[in-house]
Amino acid sequence: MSPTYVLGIDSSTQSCKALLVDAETGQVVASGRAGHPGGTQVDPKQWIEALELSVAGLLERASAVSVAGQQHGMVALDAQGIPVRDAMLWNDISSAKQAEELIAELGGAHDCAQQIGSVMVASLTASKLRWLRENEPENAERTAAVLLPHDYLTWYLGGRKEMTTDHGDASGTGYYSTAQRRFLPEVAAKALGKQVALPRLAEANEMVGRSSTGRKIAAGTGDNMAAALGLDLQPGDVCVSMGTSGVASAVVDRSVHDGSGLVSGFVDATDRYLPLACTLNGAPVLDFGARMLGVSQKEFSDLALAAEPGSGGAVLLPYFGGERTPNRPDATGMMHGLRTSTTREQIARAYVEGLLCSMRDAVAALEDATGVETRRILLIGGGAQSEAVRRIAPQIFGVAVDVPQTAEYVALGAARQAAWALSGASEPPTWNVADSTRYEGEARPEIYERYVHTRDATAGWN
Ligand SMILES: Nc1ncnc2c1ncn2[C@@H]1O[C@H](COP(=O)(O)OP(=O)(O)O)[C@@H](O)[C@H]1O
Ligand SMILES: O=C(CO)[C@@H](O)[C@H](O)COP(=O)(O)O
Repeated sequence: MSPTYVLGIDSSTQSCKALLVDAETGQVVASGRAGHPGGTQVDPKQWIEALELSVAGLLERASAVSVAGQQHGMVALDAQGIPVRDAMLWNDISSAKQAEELIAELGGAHDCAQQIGSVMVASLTASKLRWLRENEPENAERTAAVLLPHDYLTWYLGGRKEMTTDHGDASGTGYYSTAQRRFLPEVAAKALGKQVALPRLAEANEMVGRSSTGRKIAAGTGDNMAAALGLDLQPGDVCVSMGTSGVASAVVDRSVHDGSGLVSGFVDATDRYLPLACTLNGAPVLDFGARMLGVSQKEFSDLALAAEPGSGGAVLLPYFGGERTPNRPDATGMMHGLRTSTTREQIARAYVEGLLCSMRDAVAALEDATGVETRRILLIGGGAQSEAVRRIAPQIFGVAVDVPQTAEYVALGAARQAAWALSGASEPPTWNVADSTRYEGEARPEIYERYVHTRDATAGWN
C-alpha cells in the first residue's frame, strides 16, 4: 500500500516553509520554501504567493494540509473579504500606547491577565485593532472581520468559504479567554470601536475545509503551538526558539495568568496550555552582528568561538527592535564594557552571549510564572543553526541543550496536526522524530549576572 502523506506549512515572519511528511511515521519526504518581504507590515497577498511557491508539487501529493503561522498579526478584512490595509505583524510595536490603554480599560495588569491570559502588549492583535481605530478611523470603519495570518491562509486554501481559527492561535489575540477557552467579542469590539466578525473556533483535530483539488484542510495553529506539537514537548522540556522572535515556551496543564506581563499564558494546539515568554530580537541579532563585522554567519560563529567566555567584559543588550521581554518598546541595542583592547572575536561572542542571556531572561520568566523546572532545553529556529549558539548555550542556561535534527519543527507540527485530523483519533499520532544532538558545557553564571546588571542599570534608557 502506498504511504499517506500530509503537508505541514509554516508561514513565519521571514519565510514560508512546507514539509511533506509520511502520516504514519512522521518521516519528512520533501520540502519547499519561499521568502517573505521584510518589514513589520505586509500585504497578505505576499504570504499567499510565498505559500503557493513553497507548496508547489507537494500539495497534490498530500491527503491533508495544515497551516501554522506567525502569531498575533492583524489581518483586517472589509465586507468583501479584502484586506483594508497591510497586515500589522507581531513585531510592529507602534501599538504600544494602545496596549497600555487596553490594560487600563480591562482593570489593570492583574485583571487583564485574568481575563485574557496575558497582560496586553503591542504585539497582540487587540492592541493593533485599537491602533487602527485611533490612526486610520476610515479603515477601522471598513473592517468587518479580523483574522490571524494562519486563519487567512487556511481560509484562502479552502476557497474563501468559512472563516475559522484554532484555540492556540486565538489565545494570542487579546480578545480570547484562556480560562474559558472562548472568544471575548466584546473585547475585540472595545478595541476596534465597533463589532467585528471573528472566525469560528475549530477543534484541534478538526477538518475545516477542502482545497480546490480536494485536499482536506486541518484547523492550523500559531507557529509556537505547532513547534510544541512537532517537538512533542514533555514536562521539564523548555523549547527555546530563535527565529525572528526569541521564544521560551513549555506545555502545562493549567492556564497561566502572569500579572507581571513577562509570560503570555497561551493555549496549545491540543487541550493544554503553552505559556511563553517572547523577545522581539531573536536570530536577526546574529545577522546584525555578522553584518557589522562584515563576515558570513559561519565566520561570525568561528570568531565568537575563538573568544573566551565572558567576551573580555563586553556585554550586549540586544534590544535592537525595542523589546517585549523585558517590556521596553522604545529600547535600542547597547554594547557595554568595551576597551581599546576589545577584539573582533570578543565582539562576536558578546552578540551570541547577549542573545542567549536575553533568552535566559525568557526562560527565567517562564519558570517564575509557571513553577516549571527546566530539565532540558530544546533549541530550534534559524539561530539554532549557529554552532556558536549551540556550544555557548549550555554555559548560559546551565543545563544540557538538545538541538533536534529536523530543523523545521513548526512545519512538522502542522503536519502532525493534519495527520491527527486525518486519523479521526482523539490524540495526535506518535511519531518517532525525536533525534537530536546534545550540547553540554560548564555553566558560566557570571556571564548572565553581568548581563542582568547591565540590563537593570539601563532600565528607562532608550
Ligand atoms: N547558520 C546560522 N547562523 C545564524 N543565524 C542563522 C543561521 N541560519 C539561519 N539563521 C537566521 O535565522 C533566521 C530565520 O530563522 P527562522 O526560524 O526561519 O525565522 P522565522 O520563523 O521567524 O521566519 C534569520 O534571521 C537567519 O539569518
Ligand atoms: O509573537 C510571537 C509569540 O508571541 C512570535 O513568536 C511570533 O509568533 C513570530 O514567530 P517567528 O516568526 O519569529 O517564529
